[in-house]
Amino acid sequence: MGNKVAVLGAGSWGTAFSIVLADAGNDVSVWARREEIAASINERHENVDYLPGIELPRTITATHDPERALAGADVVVLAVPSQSLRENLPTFLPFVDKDAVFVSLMKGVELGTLKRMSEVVAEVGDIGAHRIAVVSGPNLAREIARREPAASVVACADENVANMLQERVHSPAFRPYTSVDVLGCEFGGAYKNVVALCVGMAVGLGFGDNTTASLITRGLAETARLAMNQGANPLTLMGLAGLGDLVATCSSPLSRNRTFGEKLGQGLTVEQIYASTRQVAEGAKSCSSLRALAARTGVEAPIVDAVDEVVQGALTTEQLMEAFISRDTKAELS
Ligand SMILES: NC(=O)c1ccc[n+]([C@@H]2O[C@H](COP(=O)([O-])OP(=O)(O)OC[C@H]3O[C@@H](n4cnc5c(N)ncnc54)[C@H](O)[C@@H]3O)[C@@H](O)[C@H]2O)c1
Ligand SMILES: O=P(O)(O)OC[C@H](O)CO
Repeated sequence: MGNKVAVLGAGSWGTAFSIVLADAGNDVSVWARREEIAASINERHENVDYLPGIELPRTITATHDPERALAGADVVVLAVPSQSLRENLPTFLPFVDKDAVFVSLMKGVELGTLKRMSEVVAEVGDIGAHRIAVVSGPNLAREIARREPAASVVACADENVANMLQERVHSPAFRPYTSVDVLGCEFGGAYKNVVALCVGMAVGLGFGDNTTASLITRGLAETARLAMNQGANPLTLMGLAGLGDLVATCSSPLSRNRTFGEKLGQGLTVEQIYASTRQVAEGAKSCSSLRALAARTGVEAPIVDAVDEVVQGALTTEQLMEAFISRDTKAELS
């Protein structure tokens, strides 16, 4: 095995992360669902649909053929939308080396099963935790693609694998920290998308920084409550994959989740927003799965509940804000 990494998914983050991997010295083979995206990467060294205007390193090649993408790769990076992972894995798995390590970039929780992405990989592929890692942190794709400095977390239950991956993804502009708390990183990544939807709604309604800071802070409390209930290290939620990503996503106009929420706050319907973009806003689906998980485990999750109600059309964004501010008072650290 050499230094080949297969990146499965040629969207914004799959492509931007490929730049990190190439800058870190890896040969990168990207699997694109659409042939024209693979052609654009190979011929123009640009992903014209998802990262227009960004020149890609020549060590990134792309293919529509999963077998070619995966041949000889010892690291397999998964970057498809969370809700499509289960249907995609059987296409990839026959071509994955038996010792290859999977790295999930995805930030969502599966509808119905309520499983995290690493759990879906483990279940569908019958793969041990020592071969499944996640990368998660404040990493907006376009900023990473422009090589703006950023940090992130590489988490794997096996610390040696996390260390190996840290070296493989460490580039001049991308600083990875290791962790063994896969669960905490995954909850941080999935939950912040829902909080960003909520913050976006507040922005769309015309509210300012006091409102958004209040939602971000209570969103972090809510994230930590559910993640700790599931077994996360609370300090993970205070780190890059928790607070760091929450702040980046809730603050940035580049965030698809925040933008989705903002459009809802401005009065657009969910259907209109879906029709206006090809890119995924994971929180619009994961709000339902996180809500169901919180209900199943008896964890109070008012932000996730209310965002899901808005996405389902059962609550307006004005009613969401009213519900947030008029809840029964309580101690902050309860
Ligand atoms: N964009 C970011 O800044 C960023 C950063 C960190 C993590 N992530 C996470 O990475 C994951 C991928 O996000 P992205 O930003 O690349 O999304 P994207 O919407 O930009 O691209 C998604 C890619 O998946 C493909 N796709 C869509 N439906 C598919 C299906 N059913 N089966 C297979 N492929 C399908 C699309 O063609 C596209 O190539 C998400 O979970 C997201 O939360 C994104
Ligand atoms: O554009 P979003 O909202 O999917 O967020 C992108 C990243 O997850 C930020 O770290």
